[in-house]
Amino acid sequence: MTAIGLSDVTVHYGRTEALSRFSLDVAVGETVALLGPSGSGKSTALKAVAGFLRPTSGTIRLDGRDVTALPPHRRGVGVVVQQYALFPHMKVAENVAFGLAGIPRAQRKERVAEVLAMVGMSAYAARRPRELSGGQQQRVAIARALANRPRVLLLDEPLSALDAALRADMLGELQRLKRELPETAILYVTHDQGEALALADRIAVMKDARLVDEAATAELYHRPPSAFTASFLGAANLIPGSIVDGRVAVGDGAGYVCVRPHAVGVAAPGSGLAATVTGVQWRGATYRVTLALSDVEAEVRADVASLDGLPGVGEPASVVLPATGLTVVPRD
Ligand SMILES: Nc1ncnc2c1ncn2[C@@H]1O[C@H](COP(=O)(O)OP(=O)(O)OP(=O)(O)O)[C@@H](O)[C@H]1O
Repeated sequence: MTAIGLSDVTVHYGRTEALSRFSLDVAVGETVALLGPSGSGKSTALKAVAGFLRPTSGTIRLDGRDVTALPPHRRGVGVVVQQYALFPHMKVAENVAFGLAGIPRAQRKERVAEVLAMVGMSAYAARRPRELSGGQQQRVAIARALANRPRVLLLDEPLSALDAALRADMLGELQRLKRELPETAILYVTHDQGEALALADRIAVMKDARLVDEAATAELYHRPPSAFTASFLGAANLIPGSIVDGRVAVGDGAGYVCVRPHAVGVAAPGSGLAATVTGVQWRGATYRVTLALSDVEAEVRADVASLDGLPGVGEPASVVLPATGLTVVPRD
């Protein structure tokens, strides 16, 4: 069953087309990440679902009901944006209770306690936002969005204001929350591929106001349909060529052979594609070796566990591609 449906939605800001005939469905209980570079229209799509803006054309449905003309407060969705936007003069509990005006007092208290527990903030109910860390404020914002028990949760870059360590913690929290809310559909806007891979069941990649590609998360990562998605969804080597009889024919055809750095091997000359080592970077758990292919203009990155026995920078080497798991994407 479809919880969120956008069909053919176009949004203009003045003469700027920020969203162009965008269609996407999110099923009940499903998490879909909208992933794309800055300005690609992700937030615009989310705002259209939230009701913060009115599309020029197209239809938005929630649980099958056309809500295109409804104001935000009548859509029954929970929204969390980048800057937590808590009311500074209200205590945490009051902030969370804010959207529960129509509910009897006793029940309201219970609901606030329930969602604060859910985000691990029960002990902070009497504090004011300024007495909380950024991560704690964001937890409160999430609790507030959950207070009405929405069937749809819209998260717009909820972790981007946090530092890296806190972001990793909160990502774990969101994964747990998702397990606790198996019926809730989540639309998650991010430009961070790591967040999308960790949280989303499905990813919709956007570019220039349009949907570029959309598929189950692992499918999109392992078999990206386009060079843009391959590169945006993590480091990808794009080697001009094709696959003929299961072997890579470099320089052949109109596509790129796409392979992730962790799947590429490096060896002494003579056992793979001829190349020269152009750089080595230690990354802690692995080394990233960059190589220039000899037969075609392309740089290849390989992540290897050890440099033992491998050619050094400036020396000839071989790039060893895996026998399986290679995909070919069209050149953009
Ligand atoms: N209020 C506005 N008025 C005019 N143009 C806007 C407005 N908001 C966004 N835009 C433009 O619409 C386009 C899409 O913006 P949007 O915020 O949806 O992108 P985004 O993918 O969410 O980007 P980011 O990751 O930077 O938040 C951009 O070209 C942007 O400059």
